[in-house]
Amino acid sequence: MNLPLLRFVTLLFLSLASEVTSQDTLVNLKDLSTEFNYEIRYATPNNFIGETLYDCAECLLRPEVAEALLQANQYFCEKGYRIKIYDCYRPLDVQKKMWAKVPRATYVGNPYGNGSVHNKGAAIDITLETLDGCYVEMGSDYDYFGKEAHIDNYNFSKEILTNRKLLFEGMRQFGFNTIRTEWWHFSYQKNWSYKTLNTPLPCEQ
Ligand SMILES: C[C@@H](N)C(=O)N[C@H](C)C(=O)O
Ligand SMILES: [Zn+2]
Repeated sequence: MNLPLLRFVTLLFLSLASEVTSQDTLVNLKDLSTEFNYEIRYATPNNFIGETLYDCAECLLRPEVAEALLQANQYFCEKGYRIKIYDCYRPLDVQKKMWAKVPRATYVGNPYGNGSVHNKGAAIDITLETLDGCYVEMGSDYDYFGKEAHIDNYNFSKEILTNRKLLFEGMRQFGFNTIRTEWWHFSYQKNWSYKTLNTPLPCEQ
């Protein structure tokens, strides 16, 4: 092989290799900010499965998703609120356990179909709380799979509708989409090129 061609092939290989590596890279939100609160329910038995699904309570995300979330949190902080995190990256095997319990694509992404945007490190389940840690009512508990969780259900008090509006408008401004059936779920819009992952959460032994 002549030298320019060899150089071209090497560069092509290196750029493809770095693309594959960067596709898999997730960052830990705690390394980027101390301004969030956390209640990672799947790291406890207090969730809709009733079992601990994660070995540790960490929030991992694609770097650009974490950056957008930091900006959203800043927006909420300026209004007297902060984001409380329920879930971030979720390994595909955990998605399969969820699907086995609730095989309804309106509430759990089908791991045998497109999967969940959580499996790409590009979705989060969140709520708001006040900066001094007070509860903000959203009309249902997290992972309540029923019409009280639907975002097109307006049969709530003015206070709840105002809280939801604040959450949805803030998140949409920073590149997140809502889904109709879960007020707590937000998918980063530009996730189409991200890979579905099954790497376990990085927990110290
Ligand atoms: C299971 C629930 N917290 C959730 O995230 N549902 C969406 C639809 C998902 O699995 O992607
Ligand atoms: Zn979700």
